[in-house]
Amino acid sequence: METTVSPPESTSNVSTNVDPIELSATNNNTNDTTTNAAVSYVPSDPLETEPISEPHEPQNQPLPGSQPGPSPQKKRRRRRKIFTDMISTSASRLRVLRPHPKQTTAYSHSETELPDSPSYQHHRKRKSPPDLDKEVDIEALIAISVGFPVDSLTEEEIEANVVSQIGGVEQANYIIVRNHILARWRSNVSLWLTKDHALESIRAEHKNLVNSAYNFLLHHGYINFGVAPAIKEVKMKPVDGMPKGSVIVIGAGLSGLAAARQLIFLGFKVVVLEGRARPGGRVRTKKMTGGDSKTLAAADLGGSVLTGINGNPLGVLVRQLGFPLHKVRDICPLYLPNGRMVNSDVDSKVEVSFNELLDKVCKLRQGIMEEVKSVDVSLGTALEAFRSVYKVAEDSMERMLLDWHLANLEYANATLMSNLSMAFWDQDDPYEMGGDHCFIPGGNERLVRALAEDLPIFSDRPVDRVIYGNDGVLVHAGGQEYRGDMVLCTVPLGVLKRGVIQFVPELPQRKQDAIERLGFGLLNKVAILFPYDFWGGEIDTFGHLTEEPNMRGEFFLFYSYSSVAGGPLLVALVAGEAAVKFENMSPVESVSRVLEILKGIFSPKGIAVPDPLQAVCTRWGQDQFSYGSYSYVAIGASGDDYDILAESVADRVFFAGEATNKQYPATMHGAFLSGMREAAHINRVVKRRSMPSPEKLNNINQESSDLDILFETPDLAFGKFSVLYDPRSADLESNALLRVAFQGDKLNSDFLYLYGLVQRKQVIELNKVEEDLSRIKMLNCDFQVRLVGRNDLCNAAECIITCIKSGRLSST
Ligand SMILES: Cc1cc2nc3c(=O)[nH]c(=O)nc-3n(C[C@H](O)[C@H](O)[C@H](O)COP(=O)(O)OP(=O)(O)OC[C@H]3O[C@@H](n4cnc5c(N)ncnc54)[C@H](O)[C@@H]3O)c2cc1C
Repeated sequence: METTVSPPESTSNVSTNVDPIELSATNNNTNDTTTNAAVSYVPSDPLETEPISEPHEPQNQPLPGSQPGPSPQKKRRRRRKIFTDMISTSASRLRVLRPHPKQTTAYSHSETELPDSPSYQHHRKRKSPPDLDKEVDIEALIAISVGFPVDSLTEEEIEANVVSQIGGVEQANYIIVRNHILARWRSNVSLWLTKDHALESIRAEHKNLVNSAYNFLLHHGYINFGVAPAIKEVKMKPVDGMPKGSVIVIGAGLSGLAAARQLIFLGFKVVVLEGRARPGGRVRTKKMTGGDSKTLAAADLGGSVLTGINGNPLGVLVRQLGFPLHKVRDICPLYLPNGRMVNSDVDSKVEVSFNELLDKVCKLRQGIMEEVKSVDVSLGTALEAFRSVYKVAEDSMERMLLDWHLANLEYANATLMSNLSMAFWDQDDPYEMGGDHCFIPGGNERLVRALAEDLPIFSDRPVDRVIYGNDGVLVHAGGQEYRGDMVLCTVPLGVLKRGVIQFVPELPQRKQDAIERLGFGLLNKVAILFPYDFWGGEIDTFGHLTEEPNMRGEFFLFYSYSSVAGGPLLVALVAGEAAVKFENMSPVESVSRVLEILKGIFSPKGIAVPDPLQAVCTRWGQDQFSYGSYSYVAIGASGDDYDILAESVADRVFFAGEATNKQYPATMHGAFLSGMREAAHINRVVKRRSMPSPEKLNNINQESSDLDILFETPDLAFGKFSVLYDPRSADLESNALLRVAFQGDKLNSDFLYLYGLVQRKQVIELNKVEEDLSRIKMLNCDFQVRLVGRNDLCNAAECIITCIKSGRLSST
């Protein structure tokens, strides 16, 4: 996934770290850091455990003389949620909270700031009855920032039966109570909020609502989550009594880690199988160093910006860990190819035109979608059509600026404009997290380390097969088998698209179609450590324009990490078509192009660009545990596809990960939230499953034991396969009932049986094949037979069972 360039003192050293293979190239030419590289492979992707120096958090100051310029944070367009407009006043008139006679605990929130904003302070404030309406409003704001609708329930809440009747007074009161509990915990996320704490400020007659809201928020990971010592102490404690079941989590990215922690808290036995040698997945902080080891910097090669801090669960973790946050400043000077800064009037004019073009596309699609539901074209086509009709950006300077904005959009979506769905590319815009965009000094892997601590993670376990049925799941990874009750698959969409994991039975067609429809795109980075900061550490971003439209995404944006990385680090982004080409470009050439651009910008100002100490180039498209960077809505796809990806299969196979989160796709917080969502989902399914009628339970046991007895004397057995022929016919085309026994060596040692209906002649073919694995492939690929659990057998199979039973009965 990565490539490194690192010249120690007199020698330049270029290397490419491919995750998990690190490719490094060393150049012994003292003057030229980026040519004549000798390439060597160092197989490692170590989990960096050394402490990263805690960087100083500077005051945000604008660069003297720099222009504000466009803000290129991972935002598609400038659109802000206006929370106050969204608050229902009728709900806030209801009185559920009682005035606090005295503030008995540390929980209280500021009335003017959301508790997740970096500047939020924990205030202790006494509330008087007239303050209550205001308090209810503020708590509603906090709930909205976390993703709750203002005066209705979420689907999760409805499924969890939080109120006895949807709509009405009970629901309105519940919402106030829920918001209150949420806000109370968010005001001090380092403490475990107990139900008693929650009850303190709610009128006694609403105790049942407190129960309902508290349990919902706790089990769905909205309160008492994270890594504060007080939270960890309660959450990672082994549960008393029998575990609720066992869950195999595939992938130790943010979604897998969040889910695993929450599942353990909910009482499940968990193992995490991770293909790489480290946790974190697409969050990867590379510690970079100069040859003298004195200059160090932490470079985020994957997810880097917390896009919107209000309500962001990762912001909660940051607060719990006591890390500072660095707000990404809204200043982004843009430079022309000749190094001159773009004129601010032209800059503003093109930015306005760009946003107007997007608005025109929005209006157009509203019209089209109302008329013809299924029409979709690429966003690129639509924008270009409007651009030429309205004659926007016709001269070369304006065209370059417009291309820069398009490159920024291609960065946000990790794909070319020509791939994006005009109809749904921005379907997640309404949910965008509010608040500042921030960096975590020292890199995001600090969060990963805290989340991964104490979890049962098995590294270097690439999963290649998941077998599931009524009796559980069997997961093959790194030559070993793991048996569990359920599996949670969090691998990236790129991995699902490649079919790296074989699901037996195959995933439903509906899910396979969604996997195909949704896009999984590319964004690459070049991180360069310099001996000193020559660009001026007072800005966080600057942009670079190019004359070649096809290459508009090549190093179009530089992030300065001097304030947060611990050393003078620049990261250049490669988006759109350039990101695809970049995958096959030599790292030496890439770095030399970046240096050329930097020299073009800074040399005319009399600033010399020093030789880099080290550089790293990413190759996310070639990374076998990702095959790309993040998801996007491709032409023909829609937000619904994220929901379909999130659907579980047979209540055994569950899915999390950024590409399963319709509201917050392509983000770190989206991944985290999807893990929490699935932990709650699995808990719900198990609760439901553990409540079947005793009568039904008896029948199931009876049925499976009947079948076990029949298979004690099969008509044919080979490997793990046993067969019962239909006694009514000896024809080669007649049916037979096949049973395949799977046994895992982890978690449990019992067999998992799956069944299928095959023809006698197919049984003969299967018997000729040498190994069970090849037989399963033959079943799936050649015979298109889906193996199922006992309860999913079709009528024809049940008929055979009945016939065999009655035949055997009459012969005794
Ligand atoms: C270059 C880049 C820049 C980004 N910038 C931002 C940003 O600024 N802000 C932001 O919020 N988000 C950003 N993102 C997106 C964010 O990083 C991801 O959305 C998030 O980290 C995904 O987490 P996840 O748990 O869904 O998947 P992952 O982190 O990919 O976790 C999945 C895990 O599954 C493992 N795995 C894969 N295949 C197998 C297998 N066969 N067997 C076992 N394990 C397997 C992987 O190794 C991985 O650890 C960026 C991503 C990239 C690549």
